[in-house]
Amino acid sequence: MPGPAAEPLPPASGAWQDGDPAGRRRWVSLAEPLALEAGGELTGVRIAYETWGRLAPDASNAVLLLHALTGDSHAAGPAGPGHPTAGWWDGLIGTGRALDPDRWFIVAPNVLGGCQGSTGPAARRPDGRRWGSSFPVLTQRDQVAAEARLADLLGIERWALVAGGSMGGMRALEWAVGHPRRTGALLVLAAPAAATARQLACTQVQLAAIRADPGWRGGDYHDAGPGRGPHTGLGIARRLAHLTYRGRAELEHRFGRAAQPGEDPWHGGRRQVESYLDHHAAKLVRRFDAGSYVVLAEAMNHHDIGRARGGTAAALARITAPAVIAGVDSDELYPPPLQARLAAAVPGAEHRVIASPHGHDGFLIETAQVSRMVHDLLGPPAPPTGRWSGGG
Ligand SMILES: CC(=O)SCCNC(=O)CCNC(=O)[C@H](O)C(C)(C)COP(=O)(O)OP(=O)(O)OC[C@H]1O[C@@H](n2cnc3c(N)ncnc32)[C@H](O)[C@@H]1OP(=O)(O)O
Ligand SMILES: N[C@@H](CCO)C(=O)O
Repeated sequence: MPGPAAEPLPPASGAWQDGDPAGRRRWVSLAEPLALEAGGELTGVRIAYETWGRLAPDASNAVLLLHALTGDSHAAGPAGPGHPTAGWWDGLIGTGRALDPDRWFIVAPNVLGGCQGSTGPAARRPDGRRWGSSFPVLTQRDQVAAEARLADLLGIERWALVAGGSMGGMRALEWAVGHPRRTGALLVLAAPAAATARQLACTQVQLAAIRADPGWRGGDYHDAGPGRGPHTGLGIARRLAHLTYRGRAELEHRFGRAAQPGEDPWHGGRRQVESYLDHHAAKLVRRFDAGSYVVLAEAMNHHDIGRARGGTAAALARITAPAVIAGVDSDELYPPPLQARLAAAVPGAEHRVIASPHGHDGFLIETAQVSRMVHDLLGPPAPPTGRWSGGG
């Protein structure tokens, strides 16, 4: 029997999405430099975003959705040109769904430091060269500061809801603490108040894999030519990360020790779970930039809601928004006790647990349960009016 079938390498050295042939994504450029928490400033910042629905004349119906580590602005809609994956919260957004564009103006930015249209290491600096290794250290607060500028430019003073999971949940928390008057309601999923030792440890192994790849070239690989980026390192990083995103029992139940059909593990072939991880690694390598992966993972490592705010409890006490803070019962990366402690420190917050066999990724998969949380914060979806055509 044959060994593993190779999945193709990405066409370019950094999977950077600079355009949007489908025409959904828009951009804003920040006129003023962004002062950074770690020092210095970032000039020429561009933030990509997508929207669904129409902004009300009084701007009272705006909802901000914040993606996780390898997400992007494409929160809803099919995959297609410029959109390598289908919408990550498709089940929540649409006519009759919890976030109905007939009623809500939904905004999903690509995070600062990302690679799907916003300024990140693969983007060009004002002098025309790629940022690469010269891209500065970012924190979640810097990313939220850029999102606040986007809100200003869109004419949104206060979000009816700020919601996100994992890295998106960290930024949602930063919004509620740093901009309490601009955060009307808060939904934080599968995220901690501060980076955990397990997160730091898992990330260290992932980033070591990327940096050990000769294709990394110290972070300045973007112009090295097609197929010459640190694809092997990024793929190994994704395999390890994906293991932390899925449930232990789920993997056992789905794959056990079974051989991948058509392959013989006794003669160089793979077992199903190995093939599954290879597939997720290859998919990420085709759509994501390793430089962004490093910058965003390090920003998550710097996450600490209490930093320079008198500690975690003092920071969380600043939150005025009605809040739901939920974890996934099978999440081994950020287990529910972390969210229980977080919710206990947020005035009036409710702690919930999403029931799912899927582990950390449950916040993306269990959209029916997440929808109920959105209902509880925003009210049920209005009866369909047919006003929203799906066009934006
Ligand atoms: C908030 C954010 O924006 S985060 C960004 C979200 N998106 C991502 O993370 C993209 C990566 N994808 C994922 O992590 C997950 O697919 C999720 C969370 C989006 C969805 O999870 P699930 O629906 O449970 O997908 P699952 O983990 O089972 O993977 C399905 C894929 O594995 C493939 N697969 C399953 N078994 C095998 C196997 N034995 N060998 C090879 N591939 C396999 C399937 O064919 C499918 O491929 P496809 O995605 O190319 O269609
Ligand atoms: N699968 C998600 C989970 C990370 O929290 C991602 O890749 O962004």
